[in-house]
Amino acid sequence: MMHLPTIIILSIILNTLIGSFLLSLYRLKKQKTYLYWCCSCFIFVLAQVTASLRAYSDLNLISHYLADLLIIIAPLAAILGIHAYNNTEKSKFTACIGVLLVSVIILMPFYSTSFAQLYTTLVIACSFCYAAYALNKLHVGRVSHFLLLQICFVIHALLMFCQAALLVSAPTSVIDTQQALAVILISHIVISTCTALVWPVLMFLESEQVLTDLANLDPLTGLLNRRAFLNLSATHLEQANSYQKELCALMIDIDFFKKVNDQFGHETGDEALKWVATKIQAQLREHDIVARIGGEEFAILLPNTSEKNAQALSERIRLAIKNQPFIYKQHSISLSLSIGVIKRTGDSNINDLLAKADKGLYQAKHNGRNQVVVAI
Ligand SMILES: Nc1nc2c(ncn2[C@@H]2O[C@H](COP(=O)(O)OP(=O)(O)OP(=O)(O)O)[C@@H](O)[C@H]2O)c(=O)[nH]1
Repeated sequence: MMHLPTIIILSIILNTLIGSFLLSLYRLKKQKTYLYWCCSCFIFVLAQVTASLRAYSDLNLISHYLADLLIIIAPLAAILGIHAYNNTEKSKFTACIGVLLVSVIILMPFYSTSFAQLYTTLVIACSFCYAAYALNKLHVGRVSHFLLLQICFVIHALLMFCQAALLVSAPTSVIDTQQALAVILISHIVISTCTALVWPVLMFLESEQVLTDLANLDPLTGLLNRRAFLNLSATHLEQANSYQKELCALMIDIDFFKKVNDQFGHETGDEALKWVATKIQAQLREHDIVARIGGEEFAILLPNTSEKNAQALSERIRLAIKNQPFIYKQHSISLSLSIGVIKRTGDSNINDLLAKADKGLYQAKHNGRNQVVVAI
């Protein structure tokens, strides 16, 4: 079996390192979450040190009472850190102080008994359940990133519930129970350390994702922006050129969009753009690439698609907009699209292909709008 004192020393060293790392991240990023999690790590270290004193001293007030309180504060600080991510930690502060005060009072008369151990275990278990729930409520860009952290919290809570069940069901003098409790204690220390480590990694992934989104996505519609569209399309076009595969491009422009802005205001215009984007997206397959490449202009790249199918798709998109008015703030606004279609020929590059699709679009406008023109 693992040697408990070694595990405790390792955990103290690791949590001190992680806490210091989180502190430097806080200094760098000024994100309060890092500060709360840093406090959580240092408090956990302090709890381990004070609890370890049990082996050397009879000062139960410190080695039991203070240690139990510290071990309760550590997950509470982590919970505040989760809420600090979207600046809602102040509303939870009173609840955390409440839990702490109740614990101060409840543990006071019992701090060196097994009841104190049971109480502390249950409070930690509930705190970790709440932390997993709070992560679920956190509105972050990539929820999947936080699944790993939620799993850590849930495993931790389950471990603590197992420990509570053991404490209730068996007398502590039974050797097997003592060993099981030691295993749980070790797992608790290991998983606390892992959880502390996972947060900064996830935060890093999250901010990387935000930067990537900022660089590649149109903030209004959430579609790709021009830059990302050109990069992605160039790769697809190269492949289509190499393997002589069918590929088409579409240029789409909303007709008389200036009138929408002039008549109903810019906010309505923005909502109309989002609505059109959703309608276009609904007609596409998963591997089609769509972007908002200008004010009221969209582009689509259709890999493995014949000219006939691209024309049929363009008609479906046109009709999806024409046949249903855009409704916003009691206004019913009729919109229409002009669309230019072009198929890949020879070794065309993406700019040439889009320029040709643009000619089709120009022709569609010239012919009276609300139509699809296949360019040559
Ligand atoms: N609300 C809103 N309007 C935008 C945005 N980007 C561009 N526009 C508007 O889109 C309009 C485009 O107008 P024009 O280029 O004259 O074209 P149009 O009125 O659509 O006419 P045709 O294209 O010739 O059919 C302008 O009024 C721009 O201000 C945006 O992000 N939000």
